[in-house]
Amino acid sequence: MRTFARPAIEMVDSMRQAAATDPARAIAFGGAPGSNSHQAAMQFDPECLPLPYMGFEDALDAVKQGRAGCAMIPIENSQHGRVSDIHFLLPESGLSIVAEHFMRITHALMATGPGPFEAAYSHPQALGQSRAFLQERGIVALAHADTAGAAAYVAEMQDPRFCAIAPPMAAELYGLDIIENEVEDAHDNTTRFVVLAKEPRDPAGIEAETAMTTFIFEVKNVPAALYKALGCFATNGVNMTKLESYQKGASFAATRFYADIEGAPGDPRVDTALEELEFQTNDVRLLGSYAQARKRG
Ligand SMILES: O=C(O)C(=O)C[C@]1(C(=O)O)C=C[C@@H](O)C=C1
Repeated sequence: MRTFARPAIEMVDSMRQAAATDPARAIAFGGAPGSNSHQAAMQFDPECLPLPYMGFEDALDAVKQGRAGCAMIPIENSQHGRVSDIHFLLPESGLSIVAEHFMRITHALMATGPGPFEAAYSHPQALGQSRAFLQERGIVALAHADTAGAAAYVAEMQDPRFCAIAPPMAAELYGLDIIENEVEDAHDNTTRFVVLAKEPRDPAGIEAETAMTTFIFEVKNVPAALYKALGCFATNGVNMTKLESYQKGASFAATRFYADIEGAPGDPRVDTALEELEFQTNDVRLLGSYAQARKRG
């Protein structure tokens, strides 16, 4: 069974007990206590009961099964791009995006001794965000389920050859020494998170100037399929702020896209654009409308 490293378990258990007393207030996240997702949940709602899980999928399941009111999930990073699996997990979860949250990410190198280190454990995103730092020092990157979980694991191993890359708070929680702060390669390193809940937000309740909508669509396997799909937004004057392609299955024929637009259903331009998109594509799935946490552009 997947479980957190020993130094994290007591904390995880007490957070789970607290969340069970008032699941509606709980925000589920993937990671051990002290992970970036944990901190994002606390920034988003300081009154929430943070509820840790080993992975993003388990955090989404907790919302589906009513153990948490919502989940805080990282979706993309300014430096290292998309968070893998998320494009599959979000639509499969059946949950809706109800908010977004941006967080400046800073990583520290932490360990039980001063080094030198053979390898650093962390989430693949954090390792990617610190790639130049690790390469310059000849430290091998080893993937772990999350950043703070990697810190707990290094604390449990007590092997001076290994270190972790994690938020500074994780060093405090798991009794590690911070060897170096701010080891991320870009100092504006920022992750965008989305908040998912069972019920979608009513677009009518979102201020029109800040509304965003996220959806996925699958283009037909015909020439200029994406051109036609994007034309729906161009002709209706709807601004698209994100478009990413990904494959589903092994046919490599009809590509799927994940998109964010400014505006929400109820705005006639958005309604017409989405209606036309239905006609031009095999499948359109709305993932949710929510207020922009940061003005685009
Ligand atoms: O492992 C964590 O601390 C997480 O919350 C995950 C995660 C991610 O997957 O992007 C969150 C933010 C940072 O970009 C690095 C890691």
